[in-house]
Amino acid sequence: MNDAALPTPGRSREVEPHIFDAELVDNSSSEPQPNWWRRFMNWWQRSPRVPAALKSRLASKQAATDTLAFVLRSPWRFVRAVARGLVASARGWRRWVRVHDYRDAAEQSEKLADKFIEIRELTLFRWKVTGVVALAGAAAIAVAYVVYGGTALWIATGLGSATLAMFGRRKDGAPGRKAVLAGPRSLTWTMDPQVLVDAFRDAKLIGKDESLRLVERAAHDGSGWAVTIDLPATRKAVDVIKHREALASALAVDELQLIVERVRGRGGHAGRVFLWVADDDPHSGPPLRFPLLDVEFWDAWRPVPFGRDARNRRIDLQLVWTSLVVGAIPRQGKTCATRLPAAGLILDPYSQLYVFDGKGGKDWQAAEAVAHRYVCGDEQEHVEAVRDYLVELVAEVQARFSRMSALDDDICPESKITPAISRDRDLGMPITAVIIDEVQVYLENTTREEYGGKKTTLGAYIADLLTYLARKGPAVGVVVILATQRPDSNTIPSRLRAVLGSRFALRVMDWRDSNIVLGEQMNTRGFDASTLLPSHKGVGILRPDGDTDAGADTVATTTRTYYMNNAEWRSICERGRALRDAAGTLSGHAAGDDSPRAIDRTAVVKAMSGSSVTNSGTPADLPEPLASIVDYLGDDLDQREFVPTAELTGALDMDPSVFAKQMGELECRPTRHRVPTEDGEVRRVRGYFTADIRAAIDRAGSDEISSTGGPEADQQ
Ligand SMILES: Nc1ncnc2c1ncn2[C@@H]1O[C@H](COP(=O)(O)OP(=O)(O)OP(=O)(O)O)[C@@H](O)[C@H]1O
Repeated sequence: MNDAALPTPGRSREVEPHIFDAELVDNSSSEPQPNWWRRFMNWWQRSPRVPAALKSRLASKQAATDTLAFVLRSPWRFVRAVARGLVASARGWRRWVRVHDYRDAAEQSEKLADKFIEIRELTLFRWKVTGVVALAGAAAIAVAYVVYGGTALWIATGLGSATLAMFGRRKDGAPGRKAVLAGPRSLTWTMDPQVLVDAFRDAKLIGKDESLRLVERAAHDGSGWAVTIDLPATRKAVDVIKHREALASALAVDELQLIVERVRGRGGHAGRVFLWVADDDPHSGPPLRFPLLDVEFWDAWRPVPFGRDARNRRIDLQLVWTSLVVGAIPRQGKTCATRLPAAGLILDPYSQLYVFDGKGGKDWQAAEAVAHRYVCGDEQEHVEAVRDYLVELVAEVQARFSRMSALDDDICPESKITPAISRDRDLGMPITAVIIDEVQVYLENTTREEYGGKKTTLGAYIADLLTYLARKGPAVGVVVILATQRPDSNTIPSRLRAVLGSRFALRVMDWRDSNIVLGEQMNTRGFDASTLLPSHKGVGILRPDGDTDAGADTVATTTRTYYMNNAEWRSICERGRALRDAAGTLSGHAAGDDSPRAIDRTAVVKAMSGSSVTNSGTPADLPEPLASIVDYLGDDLDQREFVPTAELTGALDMDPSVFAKQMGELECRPTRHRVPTEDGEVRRVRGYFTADIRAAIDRAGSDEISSTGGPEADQQ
């Protein structure tokens, strides 16, 4: 067992050094300090009168580096300022001598012809003045040269160039002084922070009069350049993350090369941004070897290595307590990505696998050797087998809940599965994963059947079963992993999507599909899987369940998944089988036993009625967002009178305008109604009467209104 050799999961550990390096304060000391000294240090650190450079050794070092850089750069900056001053004064003189201001004013009042003679006279006069001044200046210099010699010339040149440099100095927020066709901008910002400031201005992330504060100078870090900056007050790091593309354009790099993170925790704040720019395409190069190929055994409770981000940091994926959906257009690496978490579960002999492959190829064939339930194919019999096994699992989830409620507090402290429970074979609650590749094959089956007294399609029923498992299953150790090449709302209804915790979007067709996998409005937050390159196989945007270490604003990470070829995948499955043989946990299909388990079907119907639309007295194929509303409200649909719009859009993670439009199409209009607030007052808010929602459901049931489900349903 050499899993210990793997680097421990810890994305934050690789980020934090930047944060702490940036935090210039180090007042920790093991020696007890006298009180007056601590008070003095406290004052010193906090006083605005003490320059920041004197507050810590690191800050002083940085100030010294800055000063040295300034001194070394100043001759070149002076020459450039003189050149700019020369150009600016020549332009200014030209405008003056040609009486531009007067000419423009006359032109604007359409009196140019009347003023022509006046303008001409003034032009001649100004030429004369120029001539006189030039002659007088030349004469003065000549006299000074005769009287004082060459020194006078040097003094005159010095004064002249200083004046020109003053005139041509780069003023903050004066972009007009830049050359129209500048050279390539990439990486110049690492040398000259002003270029970085300009890029932020060009990307409209700061105003013309605003600037940035360098917390940590640009330094080469890994295979790219890193810099930490503070935005001006009131500007937010999250906006920089949102407009990463504009910033990448301003810095002249591909957006895949630019990583923007908000610095969190100690030393971080809402306006502190960490930027990292890769030297080259960070997602090219040979495929990344899957670390689990070198381990004998894996604990399903440990996050599984999933891939690496642009900075080559390992990205792990937590499996227990959550579920995963992988969406992509064909041939982008969906199956390969789905096999990674599957491998983590296969290498844990105490976990149980339900593997269903809608494609029917040999991608998942090797998993037959370890799977408790295995279905491969898209025929009607396969869809029915998947349904039966899912029903079996729903019954199993219920049985686990009731068995768990009978357990001692010592064994089961929180009515949730624990590692010890999952490995105790007497309790019979192993971590159970349902892995379905090309899940759309099963969800799109249109055979109409009756379930729990209601007519519905087989696909909708499977969606309900999966929704139940993804929602209730995690607490008792059920993990749902779905992969689809059609991530539209017809295929994966929102009620199912809403309960799938982790999302991974490889390249998709457009931002709508990307949002369907990653969540509403993720494109506006800077995450759009349609912008990934076709050549980047296995590269996708991972939005893990819960917050990442980088904080809630860094909701997703572009990740290149590890790669496993077929032979390696087979070797993992063979190892999984050997481990199960040794542990005596081989069961079901892998042990040659495909006989269905006896289940209590009425209990399944009852369980589903609490959570799905199928059996709750409402039609299973309700259009969105009605189905999701029914799913969200449950019994409240009958018990409450009124639901505020904000509550519904929040719960459904929907854009309010799209929600209003879709509800309008279902003939459900919002009204203003008085509702009591938490502080005891009564406020008038917009929302829907549940009676109207119920009426829309009835109309949908009698097919009066057409389904709005479809890709448009998820558009913004
Ligand atoms: N992480 C990766 N690194 C490098 N190459 C990869 C990676 N993942 C997938 N690929 C390449 O992409 C190809 C397609 O992968 P895969 O079969 O997983 O795609 P898919 O999306 O499941 O396709 P389909 O939709 O046809 O099932 C693979 O043959 C492999 O060469």
